Amino acid sequence: MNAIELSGVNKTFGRVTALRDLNLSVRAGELTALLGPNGAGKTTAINLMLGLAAPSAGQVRVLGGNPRDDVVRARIGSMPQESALPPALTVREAVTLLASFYPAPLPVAQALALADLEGVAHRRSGALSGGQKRRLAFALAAVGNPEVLLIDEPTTGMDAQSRLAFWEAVTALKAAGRTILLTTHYLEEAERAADRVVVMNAGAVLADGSPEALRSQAGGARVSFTSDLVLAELRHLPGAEDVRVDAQGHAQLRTGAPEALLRALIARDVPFSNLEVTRASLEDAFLSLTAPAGPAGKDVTA
Ligand SMILES: Nc1ncnc2c1ncn2[C@@H]1O[C@H](COP(=O)(O)OP(=O)(O)OP(=O)(O)O)[C@@H](O)[C@H]1O
Repeated sequence: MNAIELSGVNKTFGRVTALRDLNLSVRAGELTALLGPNGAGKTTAINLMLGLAAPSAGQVRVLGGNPRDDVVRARIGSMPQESALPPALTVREAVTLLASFYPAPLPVAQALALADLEGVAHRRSGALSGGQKRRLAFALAAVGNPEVLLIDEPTTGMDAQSRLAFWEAVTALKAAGRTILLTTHYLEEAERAADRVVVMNAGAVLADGSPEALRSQAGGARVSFTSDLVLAELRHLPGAEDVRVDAQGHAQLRTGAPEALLRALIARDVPFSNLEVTRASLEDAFLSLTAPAGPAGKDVTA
């Protein structure tokens, strides 16, 4: 069953088209990472799923209903990019207050533990650090025990330990059957945790699949080595993309066919050293998918 379904969705703000013919379905129980460069339309899509705005055209269904309907909205938890937290309430009071709005909330202690907030439960929200505020926003999103959680850039501003705790909590919520869709600019986190990655650009879906599938679709490998070859020569190696070379002759490039490239390099019979070949990451795939120009346009000499 699909927990979220957007079909043929357009959203315009005056002359700006934020979403154009967006089709996206999220299966129940799945952890989906929505990726895309700034302005791709991720927050706009989430706002439609939250029922905060209506599409200009097309249909948005969450849990089989319209998210602008109160009954549906009560089953969705939201962690926006920036939350207006009640500054005078303590963390525990804020979580308790929000829990009181839901028919079957999590116990407050459980929501505090989930967001790793027990140590600051007595502190006023207004006195929290940036990362602690993000953790409180997460507790507020989860305390209603929602079936669907929509989370916009959760780990921005969190330190390494809070990030780990956040991903553990999200993984536990997924194991408990929740559907989770989140946006992030931390691709290595998405790569580790998400079942599925959806890459958006200019208001539409550009790629959609498991992190592994996207890596191999756009992927290949990163190759680096030191030689006397100059940028133009490096760019002529077969399949070379995103070529960079520094003043010491250390070259880095991406290729879909590392074997062919290495054969050509060896055939040139120039000395080279420091050879490294690593598998392309989700970040490489993302950069290759969302690059504004062709691969040649991205070559640089550092
Ligand atoms: N209320 C609004 N009025 C006018 N334009 C808007 C509004 N909301 C969003 N936009 C525009 O729609 C486009 C998509 O914005 P959106 O915030 O959805 O992108 P995003 O992918 O979430 O970006 P980011 O990664 O920077 O958060 C942008 O061009 C943005 O300027």
